[in-house]
Amino acid sequence: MRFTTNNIYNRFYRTQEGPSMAPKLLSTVKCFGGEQRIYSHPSEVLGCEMKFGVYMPPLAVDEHMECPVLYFLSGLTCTHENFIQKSGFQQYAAKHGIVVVNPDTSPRGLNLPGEDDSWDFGSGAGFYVDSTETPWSKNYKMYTYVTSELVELVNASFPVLPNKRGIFGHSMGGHGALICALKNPGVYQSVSAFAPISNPIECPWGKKAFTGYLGANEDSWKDWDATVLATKYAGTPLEILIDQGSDDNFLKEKQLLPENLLNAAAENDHLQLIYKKREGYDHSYFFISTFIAEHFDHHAKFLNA
Ligand SMILES: N[C@@H](CCC(=O)N[C@@H](CS)C(=O)NCC(=O)O)C(=O)O
Repeated sequence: MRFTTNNIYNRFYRTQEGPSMAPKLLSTVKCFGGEQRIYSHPSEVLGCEMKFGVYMPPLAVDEHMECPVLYFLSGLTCTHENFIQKSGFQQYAAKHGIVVVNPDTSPRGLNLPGEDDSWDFGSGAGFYVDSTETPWSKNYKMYTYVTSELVELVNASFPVLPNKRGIFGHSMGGHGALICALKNPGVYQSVSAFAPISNPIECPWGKKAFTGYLGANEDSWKDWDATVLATKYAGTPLEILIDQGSDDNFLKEKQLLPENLLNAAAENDHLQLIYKKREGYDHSYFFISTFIAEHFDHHAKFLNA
C-alpha cells in the first residue's frame, strides 16, 4: 500500500521530528537508491539507550510504499555496525523492496559487575534471551527487546507492513533468529541463518551464557535452545535456510553443532531445513557477503508473496 499523509507518511516523518518516544535519527546515507540510516532510542525493556540500523529501499523512499520488514541479528562482539558495513546487504534489500532493521547485540553502558570482562558474555553477547538471574535480569532482556519493543517501535515509525516480517542472523544472532521464529509460530513468515549456534545447551558458549543469564537449572535453558524448540515445534510450516562454511573454526570447535538441529528438523513435519555446506568458507562477514543474495531470495519468496 502506498503511504499517504494520513497514515504511514505521517509515521515516517514523525521519526525525525516527532514525539519523544520516536527514534532519533543519527545518520543517513544514500545507498543503492535507498537510504541506510542509524537511529537511537531509549529502551524501556533494556533500561538504556540503544542504536539500530534501518535500510529504507527505493520503493519506500521514492515511491512511498509500505514494505515487508526483515530483522537481522548479529553475532558475538558485534554492534549494529558490523552487518551494515560488511555484509553488502543493501543492494538486495533495494532489489526486493524490503526494509531491513538490525539492532545491537546487548544492552550497553550499564556498568554491571563483569559486563565487559569477556567477549562472549555481557556486552556484545546478549544471546537474545530474557535473563532471570541477578545482576543481568533487570536489563538483559534481548528476546523481549527484539520480538516486542523494537517491533512495536518499527511498526509505529517506519513504512513497514506489520504482517510481513522475516528474521535472520549470524552465529549467536542466527540462533536468536531461529528461536524468535520457533517460539512465535506464524509471526515471522521467513527465517534463515548464517553459521548459527544451533544447540547452545550443548556447547561451551551456550553453557557459559545460559548459566550466567538463566541460572544453574539446565531445565530452564531448554525454552531457549533452537534444537530443543525444533523438536517440539508444531506451528505454521517453516522453511529454514541455513548456510555453513566448512572451514569455520567455531564449527570445528563444536560451538555450532548444526547436525543436532538438522536431526531435530528431520523428525518434524512442520519444519523444512535447507542446509548448505559451503566448501572452504569460514565464519566471517566475507562468508556472509558471499551468500547474502541467496538469503534475500529466500526471504523475498515469503515476504513478497
Ligand atoms: N573475538 C572472537 C571472535 C568473535 C567473532 O568471530 N565474532 C563474529 C560473530 S560470532 C563476528 O561477527 N565478529 C565481528 C566481525 O567479524 O565483524 C575471537 O577472537 O575468537
